[in-house]
Amino acid sequence: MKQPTVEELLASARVVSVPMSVRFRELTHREALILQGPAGWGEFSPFPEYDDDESATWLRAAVEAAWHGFPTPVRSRVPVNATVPAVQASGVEPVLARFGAVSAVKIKVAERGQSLFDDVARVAEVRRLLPEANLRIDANGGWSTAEALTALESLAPYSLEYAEQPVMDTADLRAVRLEVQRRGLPVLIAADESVRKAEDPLRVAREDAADLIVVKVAPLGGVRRALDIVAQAGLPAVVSSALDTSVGIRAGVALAASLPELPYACGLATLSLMDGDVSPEPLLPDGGWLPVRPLTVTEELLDRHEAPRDRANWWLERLKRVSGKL
Ligand SMILES: O=C(O)CCC(=O)C1=CC=C[C@@H](O)[C@@H]1C(=O)O
Ligand SMILES: [Mg+2]
Repeated sequence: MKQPTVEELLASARVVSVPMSVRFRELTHREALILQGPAGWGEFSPFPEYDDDESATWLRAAVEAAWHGFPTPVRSRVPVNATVPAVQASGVEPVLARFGAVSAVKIKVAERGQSLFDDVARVAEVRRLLPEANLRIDANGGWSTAEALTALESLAPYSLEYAEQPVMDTADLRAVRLEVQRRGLPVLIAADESVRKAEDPLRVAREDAADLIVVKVAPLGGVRRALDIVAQAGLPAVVSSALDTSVGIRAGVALAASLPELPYACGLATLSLMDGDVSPEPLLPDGGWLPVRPLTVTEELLDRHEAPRDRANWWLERLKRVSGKL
């Protein structure tokens, strides 16, 4: 596919800083560079600490969205989960209220500075509020193998659908999965960082390290590349966001809408954790679903959320450097 030149990328680039309503990943604002090309809008928003090599896949995804467009969808809406950051148990209800009705909830656990007691209390509170929902946890690799097994034993009474990246290392993930099976714990193991941050996103599947994979468009380099990884992995996939504006969420919806099978609700409702967007019709969940529809972005909203000058310059320099790696 033909790639835009750096001049073409810079021509439409706008940098925004959107306030978070609930702190997530230590972030109070989410910065993103928004681009417009012949096929629509694209988002380039690797987290600030990512290096240029890791950021290149994010730019490929933005170029796909804005210059090439998305594959033909096979469904017209996608189910989504609520996402509960590592808040105190008392803070769970107001967070859930932001998402409206949902059939699944993903709960962050293993946050630095917190204990298993905090995690159990948070999961118990979600279960108390939503007795029927499918619950998943995401440790972002924050546990050791032993800690993960202790935690999964302690959380078993709350009926978890799956545990996302309980440990960081892929070999450890496999060990946790095997031990969970040996102990008969009723929880599946999902890989996220082991897919999106790995040199080889298929290693997890080849080594039987997970029961399912989490796929995110930007870190994997676009909808088509993510579809290809899912097909080659041969494992069920959960589509999730990278905490994007509606532009990035639209790409996640495109992926979820094009997968031949979509057995799990997607982690694409994260705009509910933000206080603003670049679209006047943000892709927010309605009754636990997101529609597959075109997206409008307005100058007015790009202006309203315009990033401070120094941050905008930082992003434009990053875009120039990373475009050399496409
Ligand atoms: O999957 C979800 O419910 C929401 C998205 C989400 O959790 C994440 C988005 C962006 C960065 C990550 O720290 C995080 C994740 O680990 O899955
Ligand atoms: Mg994750």
